[in-house]
Amino acid sequence: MKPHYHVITLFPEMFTALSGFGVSGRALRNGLCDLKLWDPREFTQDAYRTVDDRPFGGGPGMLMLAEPLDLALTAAKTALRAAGVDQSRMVYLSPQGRRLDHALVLELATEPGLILLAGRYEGIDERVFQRHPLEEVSIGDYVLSGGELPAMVLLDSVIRHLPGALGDADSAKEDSFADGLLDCPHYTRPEDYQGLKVPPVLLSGNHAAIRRWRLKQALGRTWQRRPDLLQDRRLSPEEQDLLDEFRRAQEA
Ligand SMILES: Nc1nonc1C(=O)NCc1ccc(Cl)cc1
Repeated sequence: MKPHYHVITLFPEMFTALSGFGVSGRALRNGLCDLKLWDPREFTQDAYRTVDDRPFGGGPGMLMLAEPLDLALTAAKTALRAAGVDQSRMVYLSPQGRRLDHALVLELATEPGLILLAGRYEGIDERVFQRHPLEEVSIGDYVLSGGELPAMVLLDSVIRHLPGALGDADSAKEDSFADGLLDCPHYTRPEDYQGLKVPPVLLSGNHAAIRRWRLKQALGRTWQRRPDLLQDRRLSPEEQDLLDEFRRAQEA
């Protein structure tokens, strides 16, 4: 059952960045999932197709009107029900949301349908949240000009976990956050680039030694750059030994 992704956005053309390229483009082209964009402007009833207005109580900028968003969200829900998807998670992208992380990506990748609301301007009328069970999700603590790029970030990371999306399934498993560690260094040809060599173990053909080297590097990097990730991750005896080796080499 392929998942159906619906996005409410004033700038549907932006989503060619997701649908037109790479893993996500191929997944959509191959029908692993589908993507439908809903423009709130299509749900306006005035001659000027108004989607925004000034905030009550004053203040700078404009807000998105409730009605076009409410109608677009309802249309997306109706389309999903027609496709046999009764319960879809509804997500509003905003800096006020739950931080998107590997765990949430994995959760969302199991959903048969997602409805994403990408806002623009200074925000949306609060009553949209009273009419739809929207979960707020943030891709990080910074302010962007709209929810479209965050929506594409979320969908790109989710699509990579759909069966068949990645040619060599292992690369998803190898994804650093899959095993709770940062990624190891990577090398390809030439063996000598501007006098800079490739670690000999990677040329040795000794796959056990290569696996250990990569694991040691991933553990060492995680310890150096993201020690917080090691708080949540138990280390096997082998991993603890490799990290100790890495740290001893750092202190030498
Ligand atoms: N950081 C983030 N993580 O998710 N979203 C963001 C973000 O900055 N959105 C900008 C934004 C969101 C809603 C509206 Cl109405 C306008 C602009």
